[in-house]
Amino acid sequence: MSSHSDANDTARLKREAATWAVDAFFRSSMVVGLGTGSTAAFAVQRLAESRAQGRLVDVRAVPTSRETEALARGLGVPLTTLDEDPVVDVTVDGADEVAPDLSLIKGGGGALLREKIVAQASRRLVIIVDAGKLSPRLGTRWPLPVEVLPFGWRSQSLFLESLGASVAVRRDERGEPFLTDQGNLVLDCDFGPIDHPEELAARLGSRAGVVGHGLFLGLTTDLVVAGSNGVEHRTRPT
Ligand SMILES: O=C[C@H](O)[C@H](O)[C@H](O)COP(=O)(O)O
Repeated sequence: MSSHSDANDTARLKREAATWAVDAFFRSSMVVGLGTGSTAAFAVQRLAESRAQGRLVDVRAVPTSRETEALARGLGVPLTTLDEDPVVDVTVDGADEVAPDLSLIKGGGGALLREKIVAQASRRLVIIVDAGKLSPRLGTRWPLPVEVLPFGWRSQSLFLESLGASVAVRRDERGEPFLTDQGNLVLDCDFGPIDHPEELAARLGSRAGVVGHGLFLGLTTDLVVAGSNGVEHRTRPT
């Protein structure tokens, strides 16, 4: 009973953060980025409502996954691509874990690579979360997703273990290896609290076969957190 009402509370907070962010940051004629996951889905819904009510016109959206593309298309949101619109005005996306400096772990839904490509193409990255995602240090609450090519994946697993991680191959609901939109595997890497995320990101970034990872460092410009005391907006500490 209580876990059901906890889930309802969390969903309500996700919706509040998403609604607040779309109303505060999306403007008519913008190219916007649409994140992936249950929180970002509320932002897609708010964007669709705002268009239907005439508050936002001439907005084009870059989705960060096939899932978000299908949702946005179904709600009649006009879509574009980074090929047509290589600069995105504002992206709104969720996260799995948020540190005090607004660095993130993302990729719980497997969309980390496209999400990071769109985030890096964005003038502004607005992260929307419920307060349960806040963390004193990345890796405290969530393993780090690492996307790897299927070719040679076991050698990547050994490499990640050599960096100190316990590694699990992500599986789908049928128990089969989960495949990303690019057809790659996700290795969920439990490093425990990560002391030096920049160093880890550099090691991962220089390894052939590692296609992406869920450390989003220095990308967030705005954080919108919904908690029991309402919605709070923070900007990146300078
Ligand atoms: O790959 C998925 C994304 O990084 C999501 O934004 C993240 O997992 C948060 O998802 P949710 O809003 O469902 O908690």
